[in-house]
Amino acid sequence: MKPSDRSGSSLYDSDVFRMACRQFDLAADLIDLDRDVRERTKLPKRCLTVTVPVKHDDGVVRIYEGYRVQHHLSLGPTKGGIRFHPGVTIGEVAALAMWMSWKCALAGLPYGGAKGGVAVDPHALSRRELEALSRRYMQEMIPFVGPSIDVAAPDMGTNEQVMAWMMDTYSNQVGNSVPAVVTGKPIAVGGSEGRREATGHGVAYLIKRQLESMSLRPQDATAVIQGFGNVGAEAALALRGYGVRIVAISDVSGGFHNPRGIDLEAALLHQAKHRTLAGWAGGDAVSNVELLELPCTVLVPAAMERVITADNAGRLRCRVLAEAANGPTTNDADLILQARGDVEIIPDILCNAGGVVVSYFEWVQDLQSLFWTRAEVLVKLCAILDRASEAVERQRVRLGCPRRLAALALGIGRVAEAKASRGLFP
Ligand SMILES: NC(=O)C1=CN([C@@H]2O[C@H](COP(=O)(O)OP(=O)(O)OC[C@H]3O[C@@H](n4cnc5c(N)ncnc54)[C@H](OP(=O)(O)O)[C@@H]3O)[C@@H](O)[C@H]2O)C=CC1
Ligand SMILES: O=C(O)CCC(=O)C(=O)O
Repeated sequence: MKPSDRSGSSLYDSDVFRMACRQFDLAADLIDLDRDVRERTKLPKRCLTVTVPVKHDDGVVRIYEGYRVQHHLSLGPTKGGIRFHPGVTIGEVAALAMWMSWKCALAGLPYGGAKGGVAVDPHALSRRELEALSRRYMQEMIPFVGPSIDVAAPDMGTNEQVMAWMMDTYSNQVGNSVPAVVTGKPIAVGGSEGRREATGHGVAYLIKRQLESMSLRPQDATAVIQGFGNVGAEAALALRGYGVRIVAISDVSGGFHNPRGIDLEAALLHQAKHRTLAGWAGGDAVSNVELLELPCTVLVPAAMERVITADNAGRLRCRVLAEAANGPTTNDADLILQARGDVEIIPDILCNAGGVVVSYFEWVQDLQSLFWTRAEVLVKLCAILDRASEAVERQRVRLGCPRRLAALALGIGRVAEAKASRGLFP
């Protein structure tokens, strides 16, 4: 029995992991990936589970479960964000690590994929508790991470401050500052210009390219954005910079629709004051489910996985689906959208690659202690996104397949080629 045939394993209990495996299988079939290399390329190399005790402000010690999955080590250190969210499971983290592998390979970065997470609601923690959790998670990871082993970054529920605490914890342990152990840090401790906005900026840039290829002017386009965190808010600002009208936004509490255009500054101010969009009055209230079906030129899911499903795929009213989130579209929804043929998908591993690309720049800058300007970062970012995007279009034509499969085929093919070149059997 192949490992991937096992049922009952905690990885396979996860819908998200099974979805990532299904995507892999489809792309591997398309490029006729050799059987010998197929399973090794698909399955994660290392899955680590740790318990993270945190003494809360009320004096009670609570234990959280944390994970890190390092998907493959064939191209360099592993790379990927750390998520703090109550729904995190080892299966979800493994799926996200797989997608990181294909994303890094597609962008031509010398990394394998990784992802980490803790099953916790970070909004329910005080700042002191959040610091304790971040430091203890990194403490547990110290034997398994490092600038040439595994390099973390922010994802949902984590931010620059969390990265700074983690970098400090690692550095204290080894006895000197090691900025390159994480990316997405504050600039004051070796972060890169442009990293905070990189993912959203990349999303907006690729949307602009897509609109141009459809002969649509950004000024005539509207966008609906689910998730108003790092990625969603930065994508909204960058899209507006290109002239796109943002007509709806949301966070976990729900969304707001305003066909005349959302006042992004007012939304950001409200969010900064209240931590949430709840209670804002900048549009008609809509649920996160309704938001996805609003009429718009571009729909940008920028929050959770599996929000475009067989239930709503037939009712989307967008011309472009720009997957800023990882894994927002289920396998069944993909088939429905493919059959419809009227929605252009910018697949996640391309659409949100801007974040890891600038993380790579940050890591390179930290290793050489030589820092670039924001303009240099953004020019290099766009060059990589152009290259990846053009490669996907060529692959799509060559294989005669949807854009997602073309992107996956490129990423998976490059990882498999590296594995085969290094030799299959030790
Ligand atoms: N940060 C990065 O550089 C990268 C992130 N990504 C992906 O982008 C997505 C967003 O990440 P990021 O912006 O960093 O995360 P953040 O934590 O900064 O923001 C997440 C946003 O999504 C909202 N949200 C959470 N759950 C739901 C839900 N069920 N329905 C609707 N909205 C929800 C949050 O609301 P609230 O704050 O109220 O909880 C928040 O507005 C994730 O899929 C992540 O993996 C991909 C590449 C890089
Ligand atoms: O910046 C990074 O290293 C990873 C970002 C990330 O987690 C992602 O692309 O999903």
